[in-house]
Amino acid sequence: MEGQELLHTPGGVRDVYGRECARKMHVKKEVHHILKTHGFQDIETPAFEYFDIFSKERGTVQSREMFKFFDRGNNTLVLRPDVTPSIARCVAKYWRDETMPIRLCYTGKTFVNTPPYKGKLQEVTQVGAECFHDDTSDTDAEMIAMTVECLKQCGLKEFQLEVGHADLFRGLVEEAGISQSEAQELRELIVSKNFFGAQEFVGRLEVADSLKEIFEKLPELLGDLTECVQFVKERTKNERVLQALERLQKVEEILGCYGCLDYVTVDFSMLSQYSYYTGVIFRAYTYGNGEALATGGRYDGLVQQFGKKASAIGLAIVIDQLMLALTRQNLFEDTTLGGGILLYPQSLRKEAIGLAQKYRKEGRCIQMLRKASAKSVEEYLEYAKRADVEELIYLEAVNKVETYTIKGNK
Ligand SMILES: N[C@@H](Cc1c[nH]c[nH+]1)C(=O)O
Repeated sequence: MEGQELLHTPGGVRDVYGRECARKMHVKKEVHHILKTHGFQDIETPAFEYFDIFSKERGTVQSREMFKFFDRGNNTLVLRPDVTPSIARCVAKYWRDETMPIRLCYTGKTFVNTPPYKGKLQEVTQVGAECFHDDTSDTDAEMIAMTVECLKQCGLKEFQLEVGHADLFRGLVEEAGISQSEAQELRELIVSKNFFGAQEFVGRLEVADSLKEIFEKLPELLGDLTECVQFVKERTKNERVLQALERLQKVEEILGCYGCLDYVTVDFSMLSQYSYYTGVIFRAYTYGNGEALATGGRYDGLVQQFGKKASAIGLAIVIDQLMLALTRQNLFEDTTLGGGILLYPQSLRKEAIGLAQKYRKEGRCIQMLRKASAKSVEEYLEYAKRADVEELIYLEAVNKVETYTIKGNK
């Protein structure tokens, strides 16, 4: 590759720079702040791990959607497609004997090798939180409320958090007694929102009419939890399903205490994206974005796969999707990149350095710039505008400073 060719990035990844990058850093900081205020401690895990951490049994992304490569010893490595299994691994390793709650949060990239025609980002920044050893409905609700708070903190106003339960579909399939492959087929129809296809499929099965009614009604079982629960309860005795319903009702009651019910809707047709989910699951959406801005759920069986029994629930805010939403909905303030340029002639270098140090101590961001005698101040003002700073401070003579405020360009 040479010349112009070298300027391209592969499909699915992109450069983020300038004001967009400043905004992204800000959004990450705001989300992280909310997690910290809820008692989550930072953790960092590697960007790549052994394939086994994410293999099929863990129930995360499918193998063909992972970026795989080999180390010198010929072990298969993968760029992490998901952070949750890595955190579960850490809990099993570093908190082996702890039985009380562990709260961890992280910021990192995940890599998913989706087919290019889908036009999806293959490298995504997530800020997430995971809570272990707390299987209460209080924590289910807290994670949902915290997701709402993260999105609000970043300035998003209109969004909905859809809440479901992994055991609804599992319990219904269990009761229907259908084969794994049939269940998978039905799952795919529902995931792709092909409810007509799903109805047809269920119609052909030899299962009780009441169960067929539930499957048929699935796309409409959203919004009013009490009504949805009643409809399902009248048609099944499956213990898994009944317990899931009870849990959702509890969680809704607690969400009322957080005062965030306006942002929450139940959706019984919501299926767990990853098979490690065992309980409450949720995803946040806003208008104009097809993809979820946040995802999360309870996964009480995953840590055990790494050798320690621990309940767990977590969430991830998908920063790139949140950025897209905030941009499309025009919710970023008209800001500059910030900071200032201190322009000085060579003869005043010493004074300029002293001045810059003083400003920085005061918390200001100062870029030093020695003035070329052939260049006019106007040229530097033009540059300051391009560089998107807030001010140009010109040290004209000893103790003589002229400050120009730079108007932000959108
Ligand atoms: N790791 C999940 C989100 C999550 C965090 N904890 C539990 N679920 C995801 O990437 O979709």
